Amino acid sequence: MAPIVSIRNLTKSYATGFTALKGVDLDIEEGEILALLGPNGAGKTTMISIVCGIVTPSGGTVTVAGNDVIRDFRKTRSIIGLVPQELTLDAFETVWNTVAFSRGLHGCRPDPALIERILRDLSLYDKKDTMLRHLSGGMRRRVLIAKALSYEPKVLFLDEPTAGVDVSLRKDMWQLVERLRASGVTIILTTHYIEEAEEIADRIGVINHGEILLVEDKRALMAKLGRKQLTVELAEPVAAVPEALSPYGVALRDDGTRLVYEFDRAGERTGIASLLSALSQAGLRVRDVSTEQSSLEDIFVALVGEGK
Ligand SMILES: Nc1ncnc2c1ncn2[C@@H]1O[C@H](COP(=O)(O)OP(=O)(O)OP(=O)(O)O)[C@@H](O)[C@H]1O
Repeated sequence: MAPIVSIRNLTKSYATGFTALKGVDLDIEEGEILALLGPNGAGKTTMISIVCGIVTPSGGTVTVAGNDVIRDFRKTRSIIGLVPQELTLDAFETVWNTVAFSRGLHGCRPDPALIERILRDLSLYDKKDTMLRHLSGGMRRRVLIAKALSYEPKVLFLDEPTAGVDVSLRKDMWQLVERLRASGVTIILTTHYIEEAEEIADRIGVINHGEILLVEDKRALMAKLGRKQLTVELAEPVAAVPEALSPYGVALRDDGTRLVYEFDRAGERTGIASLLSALSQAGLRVRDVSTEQSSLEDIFVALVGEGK
């Protein structure tokens, strides 16, 4: 199936002379959740803004459902929903009107039943007649999402959807994203919360200094780059790693009380069973064994650190 969003050799230099995107290639598949991770200033918002037709690219092409984002702007804009980082709302309008007008602005026929469903899904229905200026920051963020959903986009961009929101709103958002995906919406989100990407994304893209460092299926990425570590706590400390354990490359830590063994998650054989039997053959008594695996955050920090 052709990708729903296709980005080719996309570049952007701002008037200041700063190059925010340096030849980005990215295909986004229909129905997936792609999380874009990158430090501040990496170029995420610039890329999203170009796809949404808000920023003009310096070079390259972007198509959405086969339509060019510049030549077929109206068409692509009607397919895309954008929930921006900044709260751009008219303080004196009510929740209901804000969301219903947004649908009209995108050329869709009024559909009060749909607006009601969206507001209920976002726990905003109670507040439908409230003026936006009387809403909390978290509630206003829900309104931004409701606005973007009001015209039933096929592709939804969420730029830092949960920045500064409380834990319950974050969980609600994740559930909402899950429901939208189930209804066939493609979702691209940027986030600084790596656990958010770990929790909800199908694929992870890492962007730094205007370049995509990688785009990979989340599980494959964790399997490929994630390291697992086994720590063996010894009943009695040892002065050195016994000779019999040298093939395992274990390290001695904490004054000889712990042995640390790193293995590859992707490896079919971890070697743990043979390591433990080698330990007992070497006469070492084990008090406790624990494993830890590197998180997406460790992987991200390692990648972005290398890209500097
Ligand atoms: N209108 C502009 N004029 C000049 N430079 C800009 C403009 N907009 C963005 N930039 C610069 O381009 C770079 C990329 O910014 P962008 O907002 O795309 O990053 P980001 O990855 O979304 O960062 P953040 O995580 O902080 O939102 C930054 O260095 C920013 O200062």
